[in-house]
Amino acid sequence: MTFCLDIKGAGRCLGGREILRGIDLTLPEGEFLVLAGESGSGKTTLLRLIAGLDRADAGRISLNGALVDDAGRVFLPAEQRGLGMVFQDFALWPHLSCLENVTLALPPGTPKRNEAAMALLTRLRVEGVANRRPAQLSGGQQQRVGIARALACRPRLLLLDEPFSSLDLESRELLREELRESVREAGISAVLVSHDPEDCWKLADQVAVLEHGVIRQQGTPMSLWQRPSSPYIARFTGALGGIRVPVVSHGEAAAVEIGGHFLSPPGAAPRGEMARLFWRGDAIRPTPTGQGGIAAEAVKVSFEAGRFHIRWQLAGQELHLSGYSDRPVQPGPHNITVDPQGLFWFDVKGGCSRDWDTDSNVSHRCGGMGRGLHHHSGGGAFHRLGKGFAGRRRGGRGSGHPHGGGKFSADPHS
Ligand SMILES: Nc1ncnc2c1ncn2[C@@H]1O[C@H](COP(=O)(O)OP(=O)(O)OP(=O)(O)O)[C@@H](O)[C@H]1O
Repeated sequence: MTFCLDIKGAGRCLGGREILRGIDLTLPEGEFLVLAGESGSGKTTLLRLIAGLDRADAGRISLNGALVDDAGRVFLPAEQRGLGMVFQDFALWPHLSCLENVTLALPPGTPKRNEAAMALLTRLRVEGVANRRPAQLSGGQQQRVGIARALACRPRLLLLDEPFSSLDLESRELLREELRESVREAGISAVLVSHDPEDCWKLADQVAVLEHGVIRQQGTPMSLWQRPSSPYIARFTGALGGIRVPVVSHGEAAAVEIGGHFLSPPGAAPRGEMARLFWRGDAIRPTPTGQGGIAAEAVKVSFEAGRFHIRWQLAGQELHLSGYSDRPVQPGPHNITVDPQGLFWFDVKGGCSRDWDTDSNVSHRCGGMGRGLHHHSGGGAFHRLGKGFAGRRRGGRGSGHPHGGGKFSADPHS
């Protein structure tokens, strides 16, 4: 398979801190990759390495089979990489019209340059402002012209850094569609940096999620939704919860106890006495007949975009859960079902979500030699991540699990 982008072991230190480490990322030709991750996770830094606006300290980067950066000997600068870029700091030429901005980007020798540029502006629905200067356009129009200009140089790979961030919801939706269609028609690949889950659902063939400078998970949007590998990714893909629950033994399996039912979420069990539990909103529902299931009281019911969001207080258990219902639910006692397939659990300390991982802001010092790292905290995120992965590979349910009687802790988000 030909990869338009192939990154192996890339790392980057900035200001004495290791911002990216061990980045492995491949993108097949013609695919759209959304690079997601919370603020400060290193998305822009990685995009700048791909673009050739910055150099890697470790690893190798190849574009369309050609090595462009090997953290030493080889470095092809941005202008020689043949990429299309829509970066916030790559503004349009202010003294030129939109048409001239796009015409200038066309490869030398392009016949009928004005017509070719006009066709791109029409594709992005900004042909009506072709003769205006950028300052006379709205933010959304400028972004459209920026994308037209990036496509004009006929790149095989288009790089975009949060191109929709300044747009309102409707313009964002429209431009997403235009971008997706333009990229597909041109038959090129794209890498788009975002922390908006909508970009993942609506644009991505592949999603790579950065957490604290490492790629935590890469896959199709559906695979991330089905099996998020961290609390951040669970939340990013729309899971509810994030509460701490005790892990208990149930026969051979490790489980969580919900209303007297022992439920084992898919995947390896967390290693500690407590787990961080998330769930899909559809996994927790009132029982269809009102009979059976788990006794719970609906303590808050709110209407949310065509369905009802319900906060449940379990009878006799200090536990709040929340879920959805298609039909209205009266506050008060009910019975609910919980589908274990819609639950996800994680190590309490192994995840990297800023919301609840109190020691996730441990910084990494750059080592003086290549990729050698000196972590000034033995309990730092690097060690926890490493242990987390190893634990998941090794750990089966009930494998030496210290099952304990910790307490549930309420989560303001659930
Ligand atoms: N030139 C620099 N010198 C020192 N630190 C830097 C430099 N550039 C970025 N950083 C740091 O690197 C980390 C990652 O920054 P980056 O801009 O790549 O994150 P990001 O995921 O794109 O964030 P956001 O979503 O907020 O744009 C941040 O902690 C940032 O402060």
